[in-house]
Amino acid sequence: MCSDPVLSVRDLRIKIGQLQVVDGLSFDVMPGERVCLLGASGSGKSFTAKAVLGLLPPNARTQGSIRIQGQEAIATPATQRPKNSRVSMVFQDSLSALNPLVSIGSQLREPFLRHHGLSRSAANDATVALLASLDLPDPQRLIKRTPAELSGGQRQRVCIALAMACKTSLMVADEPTTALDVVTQAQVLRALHQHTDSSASALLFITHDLHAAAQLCQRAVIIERGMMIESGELDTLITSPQHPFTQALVAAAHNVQPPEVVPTDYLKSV
Ligand SMILES: Nc1ncnc2c1ncn2[C@@H]1O[C@H](COP(=O)(O)OP(=O)(O)OP(=O)(O)O)[C@@H](O)[C@H]1O
Repeated sequence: MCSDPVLSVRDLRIKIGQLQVVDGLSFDVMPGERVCLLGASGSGKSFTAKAVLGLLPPNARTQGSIRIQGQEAIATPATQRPKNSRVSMVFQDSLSALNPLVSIGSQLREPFLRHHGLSRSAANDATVALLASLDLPDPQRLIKRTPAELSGGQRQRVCIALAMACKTSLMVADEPTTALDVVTQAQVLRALHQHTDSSASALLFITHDLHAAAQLCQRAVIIERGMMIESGELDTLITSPQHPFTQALVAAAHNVQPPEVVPTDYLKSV
């Protein structure tokens, strides 16, 4: 059975002043699919993510179409979007994504109370269960802490939990593993994988890291200077890259030893 895309981007163009940062980008993300937007630094990945999220700066001028669950969203900022076209997000900097003064529990209970109408005690149970599902140790104690009292990897998984609690059909994760060490990266990629496997949510993963993309995503859209240069199944792109940029990316990745697979039991213990 063929379903409609959760996200459909058509001929997206974004201009900041005189600079064309995205230049005619088109791609789809299907329900439950994990797609990465892969490109070098400055290729326009973050502006594309911001446009999908409805978080572009006021000086950005856009053209084209961004349909989320079939609804046109390109001109609608995040706060004004209807419930079914909201997108959850995970950013690189987990410290600034969370309120530093409010406990993890209070921040995570919020979507359950506000959006899903749960009682306080049911919201608390849902919060603890969510943190446990992401292999965070001792969630009952964790919810009493503030963000600064957590490690970077724990904090990023809390951000993923927060995005999961919003129960949207699409999550955008913009370089969520870039600032993390290899073990912590593996935990975060596993959490994102788990999220899409256990819910109907699709994922748009923004990265310049082919190893991370290959561990998580089924399909890739490769961009250069705001334009799509190649797209397809990641396995195929890695085994027979067509565009010189993709070939260089794959060659560079072969020269870097991929991180060794970290045993699951060890990941659960940290
Ligand atoms: N506030 C800004 N005003 C004008 N141009 C900007 C601004 N921020 C970024 N740019 C430019 O826009 C282009 C695209 O930036 P963008 O952040 O989308 O790239 P990116 O692919 O996400 O890069 P990175 O991986 O380094 O985050 C770059 O050429 C960048 O220099």
